[in-house]
Amino acid sequence: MKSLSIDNLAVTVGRKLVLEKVEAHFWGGEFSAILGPNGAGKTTLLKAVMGIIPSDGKVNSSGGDGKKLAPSAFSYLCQLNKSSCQLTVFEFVLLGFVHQLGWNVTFEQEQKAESILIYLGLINLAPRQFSQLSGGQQQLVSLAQALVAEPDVLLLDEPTSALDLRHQVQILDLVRQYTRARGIITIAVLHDLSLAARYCDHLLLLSDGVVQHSGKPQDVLDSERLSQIYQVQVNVGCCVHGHTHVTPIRILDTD
Ligand SMILES: Nc1ncnc2c1ncn2[C@@H]1O[C@H](COP(=O)(O)OP(=O)(O)OP(=O)(O)O)[C@@H](O)[C@H]1O
Repeated sequence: MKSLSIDNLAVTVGRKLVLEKVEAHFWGGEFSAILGPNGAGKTTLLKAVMGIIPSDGKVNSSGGDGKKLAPSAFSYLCQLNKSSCQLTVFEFVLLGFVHQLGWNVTFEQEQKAESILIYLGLINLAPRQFSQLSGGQQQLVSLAQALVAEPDVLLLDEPTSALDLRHQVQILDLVRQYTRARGIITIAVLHDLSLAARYCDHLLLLSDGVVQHSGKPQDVLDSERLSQIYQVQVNVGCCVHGHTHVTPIRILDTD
């Protein structure tokens, strides 16, 4: 089974310690979420795992055959920034092969780009200019780019932040199915605690650069813990379908 382990990870930006003593383990076939308030260090953690910012400590990965995963096995969808990139949607998705692209795009790469656009229900957008898409459409196409090279580790930073309710459900469903079917490791930063509980197998709750708790959604999403971390009184309940949901009640006085 594929695995990813983070041991005693720390990140310092300038003179600020942004992440400290992070320990976490992720397994193939599991969809995990990183949760926490703004500025907690969630994006920094994804970037450290991706190796695009320096960190202390260890990030070890295994492809299940005992071999360490190559950098090309990792795919990272960054937070949405509306882009004016002058490419068609199809060309933008092909950029997901950045580790493999030569002077000529292969027929197989084109077929994979077409397949992933069909899988995500985006094939009608293929000839459009990426810059002319709405924010939500750009986010969906960026997910296609992250998936096209069939990563073993998929890191998604707020992948549903610009999506309407239907697309949030569609994408989280697809990502969970894809993760399980291919046995890959998927880690997403999410702000919606109820959606994280609904779709994820494992949650990691960060606050002030420190892991406060990790485990199954029903264990991590404790009302007292969430109230303390977010400074919001919350009610954690279970709906008739058996899913944990978190309802905010009121902001707590910080005095
Ligand atoms: N390049 C940088 N220079 C200075 N400080 C930085 C830099 N990058 C991140 N930080 C700081 O590190 C902390 C964690 O930032 P990070 O982006 O990881 O938070 P986050 O949990 O992803 O927040 P959000 O939910 O708002 O996206 C913040 O205090 C932020 O200001």
